[in-house]
Amino acid sequence: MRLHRNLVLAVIESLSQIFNQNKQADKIVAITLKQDKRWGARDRSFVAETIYEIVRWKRLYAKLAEIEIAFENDKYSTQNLVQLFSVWAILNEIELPNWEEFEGINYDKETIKEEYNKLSQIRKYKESIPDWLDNLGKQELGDEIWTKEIAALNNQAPVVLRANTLKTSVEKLQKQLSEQNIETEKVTDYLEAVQLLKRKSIVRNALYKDGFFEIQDASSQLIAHFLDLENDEENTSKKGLQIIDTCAGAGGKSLHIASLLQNKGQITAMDIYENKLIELRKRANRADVHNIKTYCIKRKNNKVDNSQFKQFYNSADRVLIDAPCSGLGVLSRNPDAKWKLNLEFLEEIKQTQQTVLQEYSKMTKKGGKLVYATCSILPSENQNQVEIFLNSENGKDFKFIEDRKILSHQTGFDGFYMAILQKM
Ligand SMILES: C[S@@+](CC[C@H](N)C(=O)[O-])C[C@H]1O[C@@H](n2cnc3c(N)ncnc32)[C@H](O)[C@@H]1O
Repeated sequence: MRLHRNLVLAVIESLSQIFNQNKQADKIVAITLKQDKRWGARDRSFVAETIYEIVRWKRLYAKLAEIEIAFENDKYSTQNLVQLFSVWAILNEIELPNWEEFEGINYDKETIKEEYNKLSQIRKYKESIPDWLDNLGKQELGDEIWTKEIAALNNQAPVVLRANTLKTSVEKLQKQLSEQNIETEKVTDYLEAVQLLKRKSIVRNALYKDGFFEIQDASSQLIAHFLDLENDEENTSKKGLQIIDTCAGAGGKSLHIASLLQNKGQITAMDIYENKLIELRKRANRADVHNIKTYCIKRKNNKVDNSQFKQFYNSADRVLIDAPCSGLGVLSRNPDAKWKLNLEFLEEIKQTQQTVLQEYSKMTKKGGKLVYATCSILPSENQNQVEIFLNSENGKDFKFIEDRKILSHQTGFDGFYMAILQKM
């Protein structure tokens, strides 16, 4: 592979913003890709994938580049970033260029490869994770499962689409994509999922812009089905099912629920951020979804005022709490989270998880069902939260029905958790 200077410099500049200015990798990648209109698909994919690879393997590459001090201080000079890039290139059998930026870089390829093999015996280096995360994963999941899971979470995530059954079917979507030479396969046991055979950015595709599909990991597509929308007497009532998606964000799950309900019933999509709900409404428009109304949760000094929720108490046949979480189950698509997360944040988010469970469960009506979900693999964010809730005053009216712990090394998709409870 021949390296192009403007692409490599774009990668290095992006890494500086992600590492030194604490910017989110996906946002920086999106901005960088807009930088030069002349870049073709291959250039764009080189830039995006190289950035993500170096983010993913930051600790390992820093060790191999002998710049651990930069890793410890979390500060990278341009020279350090060129060094990380050089290690990436050597491990990918790519010749280092003789541009001025690479002057003085004289790593011995064989030494780097030997060192790489040695470090592959030590999990925190092999999987390129901070010490605290390695300890936590081991403590929560046990050594054996953690070893397999973190390895799976370091794989590149497959691109999975969800066919919008309000506008198309899985088979029709596959045909429509195939006409554009985009080959796909169905995903067994995931009813609306279509997986691309070859990774490709698809956000600029007309079928996407016209709402024929959403980009949604297969595990995430399990949640709407888990709400048990079909098997219920309420379906026969005139109003249809009343659903509250309490942490709706930009609406991944709400949109899926709407399509399963074929636009019947009513979904109230809530979030604390209006900008996410604006995005949700745009996506709903594209998808021909008409049964979602949004509700922006009011806050004062960053605190949610619970009195606003009284109007929703005991009103919903289904309440979904797709709770804010560490996101450790989606590390394959967001490797940057390894470096941005910390134990303090994790403690805070666990408190929020219990708070939203305590408060939003009150919206479930008698006989109705509550689903608590996260894209985390940690029991402390998942089943332990449900257990704490069930043992609390607000939880005593609920009966546990079942839960599912989705691990990436078992499915090849994101790590997820979902539990369904019924209000008695
Ligand atoms: C896991 S994300 C939701 C993803 C979304 N359901 C989807 O399918 O695309 C969690 C969401 O909870 C929101 N959130 C955080 N704190 C909240 C709170 N106290 N009440 C409601 N939503 C909250 C966040 O803004 C974020 O959008």
